[in-house]
Amino acid sequence: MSWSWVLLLLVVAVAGLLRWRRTAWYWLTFGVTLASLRVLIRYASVMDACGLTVPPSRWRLALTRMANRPVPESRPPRILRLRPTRTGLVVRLKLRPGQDAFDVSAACDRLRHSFAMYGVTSRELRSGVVELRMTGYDVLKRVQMPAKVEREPMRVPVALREDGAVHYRDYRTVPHALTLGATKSGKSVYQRNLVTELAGQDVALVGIDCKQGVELFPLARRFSALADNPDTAADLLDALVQHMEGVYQLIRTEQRITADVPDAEIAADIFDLPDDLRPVPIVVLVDEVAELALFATKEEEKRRDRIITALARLAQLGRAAGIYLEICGQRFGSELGKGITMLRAQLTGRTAHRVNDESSANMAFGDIAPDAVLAAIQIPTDTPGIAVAGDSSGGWARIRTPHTTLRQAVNVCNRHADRTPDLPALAPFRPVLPNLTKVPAPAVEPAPATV
Ligand SMILES: Nc1ncnc2c1ncn2[C@@H]1O[C@H](COP(=O)(O)OP(=O)(O)OP(=O)(O)O)[C@@H](O)[C@H]1O
Repeated sequence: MSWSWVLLLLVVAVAGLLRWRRTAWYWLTFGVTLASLRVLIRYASVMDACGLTVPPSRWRLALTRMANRPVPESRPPRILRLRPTRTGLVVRLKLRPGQDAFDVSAACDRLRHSFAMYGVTSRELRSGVVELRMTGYDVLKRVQMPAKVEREPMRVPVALREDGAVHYRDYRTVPHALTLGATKSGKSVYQRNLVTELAGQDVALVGIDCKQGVELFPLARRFSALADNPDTAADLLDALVQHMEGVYQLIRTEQRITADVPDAEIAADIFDLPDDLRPVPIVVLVDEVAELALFATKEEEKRRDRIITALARLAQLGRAAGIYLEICGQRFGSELGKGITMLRAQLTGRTAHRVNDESSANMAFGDIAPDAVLAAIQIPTDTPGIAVAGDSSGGWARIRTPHTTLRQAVNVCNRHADRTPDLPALAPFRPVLPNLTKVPAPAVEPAPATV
């Protein structure tokens, strides 16, 4: 522990006392400063008690013996950086020889109690360097996104993680995703958050909402195409597949594979195309996917096969053509018929809200992150919106979206209505919107200036 840190934090605390009065910011700074001090002062003893120290090396022992000095103490990992955040602290540690990231992650619960924090999680940044994220309170209780979040094309902040970090939905790295959850678990609010974040981007939104359109149709001004029943959905998906084939033809004609074109300039997906030729990316949101897969008659069975085949083709080939799938449902398993597990295997991003049984959680995580199955089952019923998000790398985290109401989402979509791209291939599915009648506003009469 370095005493210059302690001095610096004391100065910050005193400056906080002098400059700010009793505001939320004052208490936040004060709390974070106290937590930083607590961690720094107790660091060596806590690490020792949690078994995260290593005995002095042989050459240090030899040196102290030669100098006739007392035997040096065991040493904890070195603090590389301590960064206070709005929700707690982020500490970066350099591990000592013989320690590994698993030692730290196994000790997280002990560290949480010892430092009197609400939560402590760890992750390995690179070989020998581990980051500890400490939160001072339950950040998922009332989600408040940080004031500054990174927004990049096709990468949007969608929720807060339990370690205080922002959870992003990045379509360029994870093109397709599956969101599962029991009824009233928060799936629609999650999807609404995605729409409000994507609304401000250059992206076409396509919606299939078999709940008669109650979730997505209010946001119609920002949607390029919408379907509210399985028949329209089948036609819409066929049109999307045709659009995808057209985009592939465009990429092929623009690939320019000649000897003088450098490798990096050969177009492999729409983002390699020049700006003036690049088709707009499309995010396809499907709410209640099981409605598309259920059938009662022979005719409906044929339609179901058409839908699942089109979805599977989009999942397999859509990424390079800039078509991304966002599928939501209560269950998505083999009981929905053939082709479902193949489609599920293509959906890399997995999010599970509260589920009623283990088999539903298994549908999301059984094949990628078995630990996450238990975490998904343990989500309590009184906290809708809390979910477990994982990906094919086996990592997972508990997240919660901010509570965006339908009214807020409608307002955002209306504000960005002019960004809605007109896709000729999807023109028959463009929602027909009534012209907004102008609300007569009362004339503001200039009031005479009075003294
Ligand atoms: N992130 C959240 N924070 C706070 N409350 C939430 C959150 N997400 C959802 N809720 C609450 O839970 C209720 C149900 O959410 P939502 O409609 O999204 O569930 P659902 O899984 O789509 O349910 P269904 O499948 O029945 O449509 C919402 O009305 C809202 O009050």
